[in-house]
Amino acid sequence: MSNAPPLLAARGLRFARNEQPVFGPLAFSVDAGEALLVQGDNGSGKTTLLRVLAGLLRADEGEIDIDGRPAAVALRARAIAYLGHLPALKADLTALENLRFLCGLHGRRRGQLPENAMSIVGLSGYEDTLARQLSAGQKKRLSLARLWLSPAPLWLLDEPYANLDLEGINLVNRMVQAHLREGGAALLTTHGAYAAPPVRTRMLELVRAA
Ligand SMILES: Nc1ncnc2c1ncn2[C@@H]1O[C@H](COP(=O)(O)OP(=O)(O)OP(=O)(O)O)[C@@H](O)[C@H]1O
Repeated sequence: MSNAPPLLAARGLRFARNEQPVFGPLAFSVDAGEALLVQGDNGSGKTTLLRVLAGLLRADEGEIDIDGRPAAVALRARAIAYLGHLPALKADLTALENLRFLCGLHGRRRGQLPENAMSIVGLSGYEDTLARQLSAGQKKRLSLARLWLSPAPLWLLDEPYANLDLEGINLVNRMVQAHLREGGAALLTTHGAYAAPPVRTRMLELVRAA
């Protein structure tokens, strides 16, 4: 049995807006090789939780550890890849330029190049298309290519299936499966149907505060 600490652990994590509780206190952990499925109705705080974990919002209380260490800014920057609702792309760069730019900024997964990632997500032929000219689903695929290229072990995926066709849903699942096989972990939010990838999965149910 391994004594490795969880890749992500949260204790007593609580978040409120204008003194109105959004979630918590929550305690959960996810090990390398596991997925954590964050479920809950619209407005139950799933996006807020992921933003807190990513360091984009500050929790009111609680602790977050990454790989057994307090999640300081530099550690989060290295360890976390966040896929939000909006594709964080540079609209006036081409698809390939976007990926190259991000690899220059954050480094890249060993053995992977932007060109391979374009092909993996089914965007071969769109290398020179400006990001703003891509459809919503194509932008999502480009964000998935960016995710795939990230060297970060911990994926925070907010509604990763949104805007994707069936093949895109399978693509997300294959990516999650491969990432976990390589020792990564993934948190995924969903408010409904979930096309579960066949991986070891923990569940976290959020309930909308009264
Ligand atoms: N920028 C904001 N300012 C004020 N309140 C907000 C803001 N963003 C979210 N909220 C509120 O916080 C609560 C949790 O929202 P959140 O987006 O985290 O829920 P969610 O579970 O991700 O919902 P959905 O399934 O609809 O995406 C909701 O009551 C929402 O109205």
